[in-house]
Amino acid sequence: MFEITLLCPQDRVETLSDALDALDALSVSVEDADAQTDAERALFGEPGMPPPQDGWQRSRIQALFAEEAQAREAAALLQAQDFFNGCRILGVAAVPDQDWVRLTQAQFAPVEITPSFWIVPTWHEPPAQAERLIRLDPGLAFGTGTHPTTRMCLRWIARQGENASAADPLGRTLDYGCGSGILAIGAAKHGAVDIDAVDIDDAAVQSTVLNAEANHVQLNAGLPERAQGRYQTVLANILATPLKVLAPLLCAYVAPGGSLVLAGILERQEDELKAAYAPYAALQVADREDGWILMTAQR
Ligand SMILES: C[S@@+](CC[C@H](N)C(=O)[O-])C[C@H]1O[C@@H](n2cnc3c(N)ncnc32)[C@H](O)[C@@H]1O
Repeated sequence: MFEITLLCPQDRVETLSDALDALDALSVSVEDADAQTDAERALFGEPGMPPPQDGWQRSRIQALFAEEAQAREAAALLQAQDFFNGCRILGVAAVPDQDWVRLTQAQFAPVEITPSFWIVPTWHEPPAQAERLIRLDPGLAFGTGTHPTTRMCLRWIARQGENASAADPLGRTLDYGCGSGILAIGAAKHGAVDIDAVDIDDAAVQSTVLNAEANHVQLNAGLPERAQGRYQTVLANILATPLKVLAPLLCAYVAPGGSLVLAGILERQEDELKAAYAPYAALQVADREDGWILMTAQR
């Protein structure tokens, strides 16, 4: 394989990507040319909010071709176009053959939640001390255990589940915004019963069904309407803005004496979350990691 790498301003990304596509590029990828420098700017807004800007100031485009001649011809053709003004070819180079599957897998090692509770990809042997584990491979849905918000929820689940004094520590459980289903599966592994796992994204629901099967766990996955009645445990790892909107709904799902567990909240958002939930529940910070907080409330 041969790769063209080029640099272009924000307003040329789409035109160049389309042109590379038309020139039979096998793939075209776009990255922030200023990533990891002081000029790097975030592109993602919270759900429901516009992104802070439409694109990066300068993008690095990489296009893959099967043959060197094709790549060089494409580079020459692009340079002859008017729209290429202000853009620059950085190089045409051979891409060394690699075992891409192995390379991708190597990025996902087992994740320790507690010394006895682990998330383990299927291509890894479980660690000897893992008494409870979730088998999970990275897929389309969020939730592999590598993000602090997921880990904090799982730690909270493990603390309840490992609490020997309670017979049924988690009880009926709702995972609202289930992604891969990791929290619902983790709850099942710690004694939760009659578990509902819901998400607005169909792909997440499908992923939850498959991951639950792979972990021999029984749960009901579906769209948010699937959640019904009251739950002893309500888990929601979404983001601050939707969590604020969902405050009355999520609190209404919590049974008297039950627990509400919220994640996806940055440290600086603590007060706004407390204020949004104040009419229904008194949120407290229960854990922190890498600038994120876990907030919980008893009803
Ligand atoms: C950050 S992921 C969390 C996934 C998983 N629960 C975890 O802890 O790793 C958030 C999930 O919430 C879903 N989501 C976002 N807004 C939602 C809403 N209003 N109702 C239900 N699900 C929502 C997203 O589709 C996504 O799968």
